[in-house]
Amino acid sequence: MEGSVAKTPVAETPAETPEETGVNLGWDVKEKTEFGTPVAARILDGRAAARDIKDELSERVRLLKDEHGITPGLGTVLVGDDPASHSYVGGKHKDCKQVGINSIRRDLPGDISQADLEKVIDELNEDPATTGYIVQLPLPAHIDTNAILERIAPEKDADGLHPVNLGRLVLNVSEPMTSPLPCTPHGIVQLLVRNGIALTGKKVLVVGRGVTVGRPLGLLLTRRPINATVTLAHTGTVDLFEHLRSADVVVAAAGFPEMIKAEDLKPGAIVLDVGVTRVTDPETGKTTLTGDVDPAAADVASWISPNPGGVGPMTRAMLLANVVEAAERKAGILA
Ligand SMILES: Nc1nc(=O)c2c([nH]1)NC[C@@H]1CN(c3ccc(C(=O)N[C@@H](CCC(=O)O)C(=O)O)cc3)C=[N+]21
Repeated sequence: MEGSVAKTPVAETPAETPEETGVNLGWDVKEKTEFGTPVAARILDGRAAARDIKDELSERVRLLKDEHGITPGLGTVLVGDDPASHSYVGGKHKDCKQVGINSIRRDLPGDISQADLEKVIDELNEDPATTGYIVQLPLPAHIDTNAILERIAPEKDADGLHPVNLGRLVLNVSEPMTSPLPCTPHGIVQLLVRNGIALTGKKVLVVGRGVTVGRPLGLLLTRRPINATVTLAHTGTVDLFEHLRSADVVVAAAGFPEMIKAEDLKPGAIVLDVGVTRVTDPETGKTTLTGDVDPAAADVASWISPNPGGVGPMTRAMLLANVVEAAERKAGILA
């Protein structure tokens, strides 16, 4: 898979059966579970897959430097002093260092005006050292977020959330890859592919229609050759638990802590836990990160992504991939 991150994100979907892939896909586990033998789910280890992707990206960054004299740079725009946003942005810069990407960091006051923030966007659009950048979300309420996201130069959109890039996802413009994919959906696909899991013909339930995860994930999973059949559930869905019971794959991206329980799932289901909520214990005052899936779901699922340690690290890895690809595209070396 060397050098293949995001260039051919879907072409590597493996063959369907364990015989063909040498990888057990877990469908036999389903039967075992139905016959009453408890089987612990296998772990979709996002830290391990992200480490592999970063190794591949380091090599591509080395080639860009040695053969093209280009060092990719990732910019982050952070408005205000939300501790969670600060910690995420800090993590992104640490990731950059690991793979040899330069960091450009713009930390701005929480009361910045729309016009001043737009000025920063215009500067980054012009800055040749910034290959790609993100505006950390959410922005303060007085800022028009969509106007900011639309102002980002599409070729510098490291999140893959610019309307032009989301439009290309809808239009299936992918051969050759001309635009970045949204990081979390692409990270989910990579996490499955790298564990030998194919989705062709599978019933996937995506819970949550957010713009960063649920909505674009549905679009990505239904494209050829991933070929999943996707149901997108949201707060207006009335029979969520019926949908959960019949889904082969559940992607929980709703942001309600532990809303999905073991008994809600079809035995042998593949479960991706994307939601992250900071939950404070009223007695101890201690804050922990809690996913959308009750950890006991691991007793019923065939595969489960832990939270933390699952989709989060993959999101970060795909952000780096988008920056490296933007640099390769600019250098004319991305096929
Ligand atoms: N423009 C923009 N792009 C984003 O991609 C974006 C954003 N805004 N705003 C906030 C959300 C959230 N998000 C996460 C990414 C990685 C982890 C992650 O790596 N989490 C670790 C744990 C980290 C910890 O312990 O704090 C894990 O799951 O193992 C978490 C959350 C990206 N977001």
